[in-house]
Amino acid sequence: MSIRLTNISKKFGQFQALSPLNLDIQEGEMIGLLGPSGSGKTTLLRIIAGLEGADSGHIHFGNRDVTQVHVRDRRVGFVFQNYALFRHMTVADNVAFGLEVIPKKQRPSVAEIQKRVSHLLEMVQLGHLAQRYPEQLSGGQKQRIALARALATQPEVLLLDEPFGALDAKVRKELRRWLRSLHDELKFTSVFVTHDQDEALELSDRVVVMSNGNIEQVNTPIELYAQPNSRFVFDFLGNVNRFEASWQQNRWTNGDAFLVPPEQAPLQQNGALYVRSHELALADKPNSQAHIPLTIVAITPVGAEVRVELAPIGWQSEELWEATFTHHHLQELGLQKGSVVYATPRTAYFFGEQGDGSPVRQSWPFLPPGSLAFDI
Ligand SMILES: Nc1ncnc2c1ncn2[C@@H]1O[C@H](COP(=O)(O)OP(=O)(O)OP(=O)(O)O)[C@@H](O)[C@H]1O
Repeated sequence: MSIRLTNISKKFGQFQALSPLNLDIQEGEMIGLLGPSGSGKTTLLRIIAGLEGADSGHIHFGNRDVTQVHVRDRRVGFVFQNYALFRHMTVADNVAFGLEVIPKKQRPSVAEIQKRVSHLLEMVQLGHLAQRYPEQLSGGQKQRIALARALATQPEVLLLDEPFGALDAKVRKELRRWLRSLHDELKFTSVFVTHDQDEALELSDRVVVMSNGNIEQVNTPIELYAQPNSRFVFDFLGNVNRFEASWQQNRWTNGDAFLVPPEQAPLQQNGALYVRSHELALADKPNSQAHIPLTIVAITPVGAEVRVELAPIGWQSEELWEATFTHHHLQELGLQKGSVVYATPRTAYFFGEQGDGSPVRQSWPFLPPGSLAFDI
């Protein structure tokens, strides 16, 4: 089922929780609503569900205008962060609940309900727990039961609000993969809310980035990562170093540090350069393109990579800088806590003071031979 939102807005009292926004979701798509706390994700999800009314605009499910349709007639399944299972009912009864409350005329027979429940429990791989009560389940198991329950009425739209928010990292990851495969198998349309960028990038066909009740950007995870269209999206996706610069003597300057642009013409202005942590080379001396001195303050293994934290020397940055390397590279480089190094970006995104808010990608393809003490 495709979903079309046209000109949807919402105020709570004087507070504009959603500015008028448009969004088209294709049939069978999995959409992640990503944004900081208070950006309007849950409000948008509740409006799609029919749990909240919009102040303006229209919602279509396929060709059907459901703007005025009651939540129970929209045929959507929900999953919330806090499981919301009925404590006094067994797992099987919880899953059957949505079917038991269908008006008698349309309700499947008792035998059919039993068949569907056991099929759903098999699907979520918890058939052996059918007679248990929610308090006898782990968090991950509860959430799978909540999913089975949401799917019992065979909704064409599944809405999930921070479904894995309360679970530990390992279980989260497992459930994400499992939700994605269930989605692909059953081909429903899913919209889920998260403030976790990894979760959004891993699960979604497209990510909707929100801030202050606005949609900032909608794109596939790969495109979103490659082409963030604003400082907000860049900051929110994380792992980025910022060089706030003023244009002086034909280069971007910050205190004692400077960076020479690879192409000068349109960018001779103040602005900010955003450099991802894996796009930084470190050397024991500066070169003609970059003079960005830093002290290594920490070296931390993070899974397959090593994160090097760097403090500026003689220039300003609100946050420490970070560079990432493989373990192998780090060994080759011989970097040590306390050493002074010089950073050179390979790629940076420039947000000019006079620009339209979108970045210009800069690459430094050529570094003079010998300018880097270690090749990366
Ligand atoms: N019923 C309500 N009455 C008044 N204000 C509300 C109501 N519901 C939400 N808001 C406000 O609207 C804004 C958006 O809330 P919403 O829950 O949609 O944000 P969110 O992005 O889902 O945040 P979180 O990640 O913290 O859940 C917030 O500032 C919130 O305080």
